[in-house]
Formats: sequence, structure tokens, C-alpha cells
Amino acid sequence: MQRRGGISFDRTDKNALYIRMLGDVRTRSKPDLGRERRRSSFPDIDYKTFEECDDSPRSNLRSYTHRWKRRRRWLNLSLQTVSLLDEAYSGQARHLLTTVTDWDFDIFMLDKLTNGRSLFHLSIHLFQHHNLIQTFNLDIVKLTQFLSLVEENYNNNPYHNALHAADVTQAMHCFLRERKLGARLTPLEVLSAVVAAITHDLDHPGVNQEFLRKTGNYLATLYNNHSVLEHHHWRGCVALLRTTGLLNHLSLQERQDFECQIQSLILATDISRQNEFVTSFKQYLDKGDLTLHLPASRHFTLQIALKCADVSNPCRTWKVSRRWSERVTDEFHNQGDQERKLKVDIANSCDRYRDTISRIQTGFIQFIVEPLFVQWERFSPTRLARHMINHLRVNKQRWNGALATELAEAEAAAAAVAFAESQPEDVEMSGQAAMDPPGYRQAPPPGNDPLPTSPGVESETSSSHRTNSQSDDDPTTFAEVSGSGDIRFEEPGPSNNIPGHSASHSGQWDGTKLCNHIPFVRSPLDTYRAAMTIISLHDAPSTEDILTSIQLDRSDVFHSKLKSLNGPVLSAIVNSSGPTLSARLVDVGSPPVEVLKDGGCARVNGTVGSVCYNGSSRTTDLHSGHSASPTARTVSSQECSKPDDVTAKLDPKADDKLHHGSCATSRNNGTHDRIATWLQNAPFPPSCNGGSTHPGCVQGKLSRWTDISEAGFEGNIPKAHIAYSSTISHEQLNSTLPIGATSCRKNSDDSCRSEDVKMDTDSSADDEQEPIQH
Ligand SMILES: Nc1ncnc2c1ncn2[C@@H]1O[C@@H]2COP(=O)(O)O[C@H]2[C@H]1O
Ligand SMILES: [Zn+2]
Repeated sequence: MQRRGGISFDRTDKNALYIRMLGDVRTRSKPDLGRERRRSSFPDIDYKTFEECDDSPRSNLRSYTHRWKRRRRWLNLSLQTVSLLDEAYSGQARHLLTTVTDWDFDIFMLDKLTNGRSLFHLSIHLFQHHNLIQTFNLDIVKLTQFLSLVEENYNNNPYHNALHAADVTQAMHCFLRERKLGARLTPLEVLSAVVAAITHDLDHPGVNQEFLRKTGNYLATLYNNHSVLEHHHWRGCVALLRTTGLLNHLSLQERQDFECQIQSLILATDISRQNEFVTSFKQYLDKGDLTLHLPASRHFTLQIALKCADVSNPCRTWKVSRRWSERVTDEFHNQGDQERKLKVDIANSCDRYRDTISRIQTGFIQFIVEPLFVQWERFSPTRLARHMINHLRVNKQRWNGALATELAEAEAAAAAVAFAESQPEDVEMSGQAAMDPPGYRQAPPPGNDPLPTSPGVESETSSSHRTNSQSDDDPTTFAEVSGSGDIRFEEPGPSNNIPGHSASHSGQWDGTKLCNHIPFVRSPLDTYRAAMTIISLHDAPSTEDILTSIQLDRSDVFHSKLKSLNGPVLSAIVNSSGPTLSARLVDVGSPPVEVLKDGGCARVNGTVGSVCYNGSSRTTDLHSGHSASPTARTVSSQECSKPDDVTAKLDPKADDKLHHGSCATSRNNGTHDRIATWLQNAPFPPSCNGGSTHPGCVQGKLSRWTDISEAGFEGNIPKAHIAYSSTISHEQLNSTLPIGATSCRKNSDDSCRSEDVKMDTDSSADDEQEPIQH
């Protein structure tokens, strides 16, 4: 073989010159490769060279016969050897395969060197490496057929393709080599682990189970919406095993046992069962119960190992890991595009206008990968485990940085748009100057390598999404990017004061108006939320908080977003430095059942996430014995006069203090339940002056009560809306509050009283006194 740059001359004969160009290699992972093409059993490139180079003048028939003979000769030649690597690259690929036990093994390179057949060659190599061919007396032709068919039956999805299977198989191999696990496994367990890894995503359609369900796909019906894809992958594996007769020489019982093992391993990769497995794994480790001399323990560990392998791409080197992230994002977005077209709900992580690569990665790492690998390291605290975790942490940091930059840019863009739109029409501005408000500087990118951008991802706040226009009296906002990268909003100039907005609040401005600049505001409730978010920017403790706030105010998306986050529950936070609201996700460990309303609190799996004060989210463990309903806290009657003595109870016997900002319930005159949000140190509007002149405001502290019969519960989550802001005039506030919320309203004597928005006429009597009962 001769080599010239990217072109290698494989061999010559009378009629043809076999040329391979590295840049022209078709990989099966390319999405544009037709499905028919993948049905061919041998490398596409070889067909191509046969067909294209053989151009000697012959009749069609002769030409066909000649090509067929040549092809058959080649096929025979190939089948004689275990490896089908073509001559040009076999040396390099073989050399690369000698490092297959290294975690930093580059599967993309192997794919290139094997002309897109990494799964096949890797598998053959591993069968030899683990001595499976000899141990199980496997027929090499059947094995070759089996592995070829497996590879062919992976589709050319961006992510779920044969290359992903190869990647997972290589990871699985690394785990099998770990002393603790590998030394205990029987050959049959090794065989099942390798076969399960190779086939675990067989014939993956590139969309998730939910998509199949929504679109009425027969697979969803066939498997009753239960681990639909995984059942399909397993069935495919069994079909290929039986078609090729690879294990026909084993007894029926052995074959059935083997198929069951594979089933259980593949079904464990259902990502919706992640928590279930991580929790059990953790419990086993806590109790020191994972005794690998028991077959059941070994099997469970193999399930975990396969799960780790399946989501291990964020634990690879940044260079490799990033490529997987791009691919998976690509696939998700393709699904979202289809869903948009079909006018069905766009699945979590699948909206290219909302779910950017860095958002997807940060969530995936935080909620899926890290919890699992942390436990894996406990189980097998080896160099490999540490190495993987190190990569994971580095990658996590990079995606976090990318996310912060991305969102800061989106925010800056929104501010720029707001500014541009606030300019009188006759003022001519051009180019960037038109978009840069005074005082605005572009955020410097964080120091790292350039990060990938997701193809087609648009800024969430790009002007094309805007639906609201700005009125003449809108305040001007000025964004400034501080040295730390945080965004701060400067105060608007005096000329931008809003009618009805107290001058003494010059440090704040009208969020209600400002939110008109937010393109996704659609309803009064959205307006209210957007206002709260924008206001919060003033004191938001970090860019992350700001960004989360913004994210939340995409109220058209946040419900599904929350559900997608697989753990966080939405809560709201009152910043310590002012009467401002921002929103934050509170991680409470497992999928939220409900979207938490502002001021609410929620319990998920024994953890309470509640509205918090002091700028930090709070989750509280529910100790056993405490109430089944942590959302119903009881506040003592001293609350109004001695706020610090307020006691909150998770149940009538408990004696916990009510956390600032957490929810409380009370009985009003023994007649109806009320719910309140407790906030400490929240200044009043100047007109209120705090004090006890009205029940809602106590010594500069605020407690708002909402009639539960009005606000009600959603599930077991009380709907207590935070309805106070000194930055919004009372009139504006009341016009934008959601039904059932409570507001602070001016009395004729300039004090304030709490009112339910819907209860203007009858609430005053109730509010004069708050007899609170336990
Ligand atoms: N880097 C990644 N980012 C986001 N999701 C991922 C990533 N890698 C794997 N996944 C998801 O995790 C799932 C694990 O099971 P699947 O391979 O069926 O499908 C996978 C993807 O949906
Ligand atoms: Zn997979």
C-alpha cells in the first residue's frame, strides 16, 4: 500500500485502482446515509471502488458478472479471516485496538480507520480478548454474520447509531476489566454483558418513547408504553441470535437463560428507571450488601455497569465528550422539529429554540450522570473511576461556563432590544450602536476553549420572538456587565419614571412595564412573573440566578421544562437585599409532581422544597414521623407581633421553626383555612410603614394570607402567590395579580392591608384580625 496525504492506493490490478480517501469515508453514523444503504453487509467504500473503478468497456451482462465475481472473491476473502479490516487501515486499526482497555480510547478514530465499522471490529476484538469464541465454541461465520447484522440494524441517527453502541461496548469492556467486578464474573456473564452492550440500542428510531406514544406508533402499543424502545432492542437482539443460530449448540435452557439475562440488562438502560437503580445501588453500598459471589448481585452490578456505560459520554475527554453532546442534541432537536410539524407537545430537551446544548448537558450531567458515577466510584474506587469523574467535572464546568455565557448574551440581547425599542423612531442609529445601550458592554467570554454552539439554536430572546411592543413611557434599561460577568441593571434616569411610581423608589423601576420587552409575555400572570424576574435582576446574586429567572419566565415552556429536569421543583426566592423576587429551581431529588407556585412549597420523596429567603434555595428533609403533608405548616398566633417566635410545624407534633419565606396555613376564625408566605425583613412600600396596623404587615415584615378556598391546592401544593413588591404600584400590582393571590393595598389612612384579589369587597373584615389557630 502506498500513501499520499489523505489518499492511499490500496492495490492495483489489471482493471482497477483501489483508492481510499480518508475524507470520503462514509460513516454509518452520518444521518444522511440512506436506510437502504445500511442494509449492505460490507463497507460502502468497497462497493464504491468496485463499481466506479471498473470502467472497462464490456456488455452490461459481462460487466455485471465480472463485478459479481470480483465481489464474491472479495467476500470469500473477507470471511476467511476474523477481521474484515481492509488492508490499508487494518494495521492502524489493529494497533488502536490494542489500547481498547484505555478509558481515553478514541472510538471516533476507530470508526474512521474501519470505514464506519467500529462496532463490528471492536466486537470481534472483544470476543477474542475475553476468549469467548473458544469458551463457547462459537462458529466464526455465525459470529461474523451476527455482528454484521447487529451493525446493519443500527439506524443512521445522529446519536443512537452503531457508533454509540461501539462506544458503550468499549466502556462496558473497561468496567469488565475492573478488578472488583471482572474477577468474579462467569464467562456466561461476560458474554451476556458484551452482547447486551453491543445490541442495547438496536434499531433505535432516533426518537424517544414519548414520541412513539404521542404519534400512535405500533411499538408503543405492542409494549404497552412500558420500556418500549428497550423491549424493541432486546427483541431485535434475540431475533438476530436466532436467525444466525449463533448459540444453537447450547441447550434450550441455556439459550433461554441467556436471552433472559440480555433482556434484563437491556431493560435496565431505560433512562426513566434511573432513580430506581441509583437508589438501590446506593442502598446496597450503604449497607455493604453487594456481595459479588451471589449471581443476583453480580447481575445487578452488570445492570449498573451497562447503565454507566450508556451514559458515560460526559466522562470522556472533553474533545470526545463534546462530539457526543453535539450528536445527542442534534437528535433531540430533530425530534422536536418533527413534533412541531405534527403539532404535538415538544418533548423535553427537544426544542431547538429553547434547549441549547449547554442547557441539556448541564442538566444531564447534574441529574443523571453525576449521581450514578459517584456511586460507581464508591463501588469501585479505582484509578479508572477517578479518571472518569475528573473528566466529568471538567466537562461539567465547561458546560456550566458555556451556559452562563449563553444566557448572559441572551439577556444582554434582550436589554439591547429593549433599549433600541425605547428610542424615538426619528433618532437614527445604525449597526451595533443601535443595539448597545449606554453603559452596556459585551460580556467577555470565559477563558476556556471556544465552546460548541448548537446548530440552529437561536437566542431565546432574539427579536424574532417578540410579541409585545413598547409604549412611550416605558423605562429604559441599561445593562452593564460587571467584571465578574454578572449582569446588573442600572437605574433608569429620572425622565423614565413611570406614572404612579413612587419617586422614593428610584432605586427600582416598574417591572410590569419593563416586562413588556420580554417577548414571551402573554397573559397577566406571565406579565407578573416577568416583572418579578426583571426586578430580581437588580439584586440577583449571580448570573446563574438571573438566568434561571429568565428561563422560568418563559412560561410557555417552563411547565414542560420543569418536568424535564428530572428532579428540580420550581420555587421562588426573595432576595435578601430587597423586596424582589427571583425564581430558582430547588433540587429535591426526584421528578416533581407539580409545578410549584410562587411562595409555595413542595414535597418530593421525603424532601421539602420551599420558597426561601436570603437568596438561597432551601430544601428540607422530612424526617420520618413528620406529616405526610409538609406543605401544610402551622404558624402560631404570635406571628403578627413576634415574628421570630413563629413556629412552624411539619405536623402538629413537630416543633420546627417556620423558615423565612416558607408556607404556613392557618385557620381564620375557625371558618376557613388560609395560607401565607412568610417573609422576613421585606421592606414595605413607604405607604405601609410596616407595623401592625394591618395584618399583612408586621414590624417591617410581611406575611400574606390567601384564602385557601380561593387559592386552593394543586395536588398537595398550596397556591400561595407572592403578591408584594414595592416596585410595582398597587394599582398595577392588582391589575396583574393572578386570581387567588393576595395583594397589599393602600387603605385610606395610607396603611396597607392584605387582600385577596378576588375578594375586594369582603376580605377587609377578615383582614382586620388574624386569629390563628393551631
Ligand atoms: N450527553 C448527553 N446529553 C443528554 N442526554 C444524553 C447524553 N448521553 C445520553 N443521553 C441520554 O441518555 C439516554 C441513555 O439511554 P439511551 O441511549 O437510550 O438514550 C440516551 C439519551 O437520551
Ligand atoms: Zn444507549
